[in-house]
Amino acid sequence: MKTQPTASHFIDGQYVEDTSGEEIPVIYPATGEVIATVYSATPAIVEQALAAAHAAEKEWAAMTGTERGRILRRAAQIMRERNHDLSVLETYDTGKPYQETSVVDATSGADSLEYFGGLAAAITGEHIQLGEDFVYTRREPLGLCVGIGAWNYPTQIACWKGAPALACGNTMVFKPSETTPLCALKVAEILHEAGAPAGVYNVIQGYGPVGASLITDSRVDKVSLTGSVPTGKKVYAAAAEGIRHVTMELGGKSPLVIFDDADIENAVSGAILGNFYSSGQVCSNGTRVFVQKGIKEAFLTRLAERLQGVKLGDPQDPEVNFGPMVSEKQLGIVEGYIAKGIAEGARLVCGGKRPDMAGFFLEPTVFADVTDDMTIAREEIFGPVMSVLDFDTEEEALARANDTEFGLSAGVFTRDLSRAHRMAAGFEAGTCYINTYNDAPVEAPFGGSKQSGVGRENSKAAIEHYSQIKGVYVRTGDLEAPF
Ligand SMILES: NC(=O)c1ccc[n+]([C@@H]2O[C@H](COP(=O)([O-])OP(=O)(O)OC[C@H]3O[C@@H](n4cnc5c(N)ncnc54)[C@H](O)[C@@H]3O)[C@@H](O)[C@H]2O)c1
Ligand SMILES: C[N+](C)(C)CCCC=O
Repeated sequence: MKTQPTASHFIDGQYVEDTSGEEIPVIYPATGEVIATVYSATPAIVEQALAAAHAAEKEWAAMTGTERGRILRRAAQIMRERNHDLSVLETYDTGKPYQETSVVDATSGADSLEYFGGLAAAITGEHIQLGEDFVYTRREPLGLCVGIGAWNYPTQIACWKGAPALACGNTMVFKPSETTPLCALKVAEILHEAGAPAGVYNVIQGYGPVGASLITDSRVDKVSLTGSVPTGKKVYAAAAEGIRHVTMELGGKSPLVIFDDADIENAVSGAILGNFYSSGQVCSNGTRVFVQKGIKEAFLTRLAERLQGVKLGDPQDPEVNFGPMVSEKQLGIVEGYIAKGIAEGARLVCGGKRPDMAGFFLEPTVFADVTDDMTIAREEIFGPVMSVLDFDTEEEALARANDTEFGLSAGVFTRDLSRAHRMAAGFEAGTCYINTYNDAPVEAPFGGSKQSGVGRENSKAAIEHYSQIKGVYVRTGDLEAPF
């Protein structure tokens, strides 16, 4: 497959190149080879993208929701038809196994385009009768939205931001992560092919400073970031300067609580899905696995057995189910945490090493006897490292689960459904799971509380974050005044 894109940026309905920007090498994580080169947006490219998105605002907002929705649904159909090629590209961009990308990434992007395409015509205001008078509300677009993406789900993030933004009548300039710049260009190309007018959805490349330069432009009305908490703090502060709307999809250190009455096979599946999918590079992962003392050793034994099923290798091979870290840098960060876990006294149950192969691979790693104060139990690692902690009572598990500045996700495995719902109500997290983990259907809201985020993606809730209400008071009779 040709991995070098036609050009670095997609602006105003066409590919645009400017090689005077900083070079961004695109590295295939499974081999360490450079598979493409793109160039960071220069100030002239940033200006071109913002001007195009600004100019497209009126025409796009004036279209009916049905017309906008039709375009989004057409784009969804094209994505599904090209799922294989898009999945291969996603695997080159991220290193995630084709076995995953072929069922998750373009598929999830298409779901988003289809869902918000379907909803577009139903984005309406309301009528409020006040005696003879009445108020009606108009749900209006915000205007020009900036999307900034992380590297773990490049297609999904480009769509999860673009689909609701466009459905509401906004335009977008999207900056993917510099680590995975390829997939968002395909999203822009497909939207344009489906009929989105030029300038409605633009993609420009760049490192952090390019993202920062977008946020402070006076034409920008909203910023939606998917990234780490430290970046979120900077972006939120910069957006606040201009009182811009924000959505913040940030990091986590989520708890997964397994009670001794749980179906152990399902609980092990949940822990695997919540720690090792995408080689652990998932924001919502339940990396603090609290297991009730009575079943701790049985859980660890079964987990170790199930991990025998891990198949590392060429991620393009459909039989391979575990890929490399996205980059050498990320590999180094995760190895640093493993060393800290060992140094602080956690018991290494399995993994912890780089296998003898090219690329940025790391074995799935499980630590037991982890305590709440250890670094590996407090900080987001963003790699395949599971920390198993133990507990005695429900009250203790809930208090310890919530003892974190993060609040993205939380999960519980138990056969006692009253307890499951009590736990879900008590978790300080935006997305909770009962007897499952990491499902993220477009129909359900996704996002974090506490430092993990502001706003929600997916579901009808996303409409609230890409539109604003205008109230219009209408008097039907004469108007009295004091003089
Ligand atoms: N909550 C979610 O939905 C979600 C989903 C995926 C990833 N994440 C989080 O993302 C992180 C991993 O991704 P990452 O390493 O790409 O994150 P990151 O914060 O380093 O970068 C995210 C994006 O922000 C840009 N950026 C960096 N500095 C900026 C600045 N000052 N102004 C504007 N933009 C700037 C980067 O270029 C990149 O595109 C993890 O913390 C993970 O939990 C969250
Ligand atoms: C669909 N997942 C796997 C829950 C990923 C959501 C985005 C977080 O990284």
